[in-house]
Amino acid sequence: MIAIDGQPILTAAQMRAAEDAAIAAGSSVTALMQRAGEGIAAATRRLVAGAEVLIVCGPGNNGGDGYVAATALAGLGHPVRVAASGPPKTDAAIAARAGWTGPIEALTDATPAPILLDCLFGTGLTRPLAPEIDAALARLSHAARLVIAADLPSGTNADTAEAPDWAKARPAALTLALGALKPAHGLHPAAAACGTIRLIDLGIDRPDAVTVAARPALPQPGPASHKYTRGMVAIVAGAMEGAARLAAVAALRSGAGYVALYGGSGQGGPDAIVHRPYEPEALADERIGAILIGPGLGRDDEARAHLQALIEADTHRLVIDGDALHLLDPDALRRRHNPVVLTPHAGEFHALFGTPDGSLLDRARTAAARAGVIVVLKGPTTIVADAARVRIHLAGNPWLSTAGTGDVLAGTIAAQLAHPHADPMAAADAGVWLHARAAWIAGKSFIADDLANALTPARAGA
Ligand SMILES: NC(=O)C1=CN([C@@H]2O[C@H](COP(=O)(O)OP(=O)(O)OC[C@H]3O[C@@H](n4cnc5c(N)ncnc54)[C@H](O)[C@@H]3O)[C@@H](O)[C@H]2O)[C@H](O)CC1
Ligand SMILES: [K+]
Repeated sequence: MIAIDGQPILTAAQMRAAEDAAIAAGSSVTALMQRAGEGIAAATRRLVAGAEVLIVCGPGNNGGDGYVAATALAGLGHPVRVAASGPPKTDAAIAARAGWTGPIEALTDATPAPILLDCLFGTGLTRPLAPEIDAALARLSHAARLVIAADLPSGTNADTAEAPDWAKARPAALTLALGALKPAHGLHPAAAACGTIRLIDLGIDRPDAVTVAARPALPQPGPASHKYTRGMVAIVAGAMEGAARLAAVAALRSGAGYVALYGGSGQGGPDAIVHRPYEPEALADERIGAILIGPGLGRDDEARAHLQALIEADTHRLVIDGDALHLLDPDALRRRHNPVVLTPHAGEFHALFGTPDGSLLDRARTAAARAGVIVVLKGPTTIVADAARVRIHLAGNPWLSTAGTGDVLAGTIAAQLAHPHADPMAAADAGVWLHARAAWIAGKSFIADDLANALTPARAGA
């Protein structure tokens, strides 16, 4: 059982292909199932302190994992009972079922136990749960002290992240992803139904284009560093200057060496912020590492003209956020040479790109490919994508749902992007990671100013 940071995420079809490749390379379904079931048994035993476990088994290989886990737990002398929705149907599950010598109760009238180990369905779900199965899981999960799900809470769609009623009402305490994570482990509503997620590694090779975000490697200043080598961020101010100031504080506190606000009133905020008039020549300064436009920009003609000038000048890396996203033609970005990071929330994303096919992960990658940019799709889990890669950030915190936190994120990303030679995708990822870390440091019911200030301790620990 291992932590999920940096781990690949595979759709159900990709998982089947990876499993097939492992089998072609000399493994077998039975061997993989044995490893999965024993891993589930070991994790369960470690967690439940001797309490009786009821394992509910379905007809496919998820059920097979359950029979292996039951046999392993019983072999260790752990109190365990088994209930099933019907007989096993795959060869591997039939063999696993044959290894279990104890009785098997019918799922619909099984007696509850303090621990429910859910092995009914995993990635093979083909339709929503029948009402009597959802009702049985609701009854058994409510009567249990703890629910553990094998691979996914049964009834979850691995790819779309739809979750069954029983698990939305009674989320698992622990979900043990088998072989690899699936999109549902990271996307809501399913992610909330999974509880804590750990991986049981089955030794299967997996593509890593889509992963859970890992702790970033952040640049540290050295003896030769000065403010420009740390990265200079230019921020275009507009109608609501407070938003641009929040972004400026965030940029400074998350590592930028120099932050200048262009076109504001010339006042307000920490003295470390430099105030400059808006002049296109000043924004062409080659010492600037990244320009941020959008927080508090307004949506009038002047705002539109400033955005257009920056996109067409193509002299610097850009972060485009907030109001600027409402003035943007994403297809115009394809002509640019310098990287662009867009930071839409779901509504802004929809206005820019409509609803591309697939899960949120697919949509973010499709949009990034279409515009030739990096997309940071903000939400309860935040997705960072370019045309080829997707990183999913699970560490955010619901207290981030307050005004100004998006401005703070945009400034944080701009600071990472401004660092000379920063890889743009890694910079966007690092910005999201630092922002989430700052949210945990800021505690509960913080305001955006607190969050921006918490970036200093967040950056100090990274
Ligand atoms: N990926 C791996 O390396 C390994 C995964 N393992 C486990 O296998 C399952 C996936 O197994 P599969 O047999 O494909 O599917 P399921 O067990 O999830 O269920 C398929 C089974 O259920 C029927 N079915 C589907 N939906 C419903 C429904 N709504 N109601 C009733 N019945 C339904 C379907 O017809 C099939 O009969 C994976 O999650 C892991 O747990 C192995 O351990 C090997 C390694
Ligand atoms: K399950």
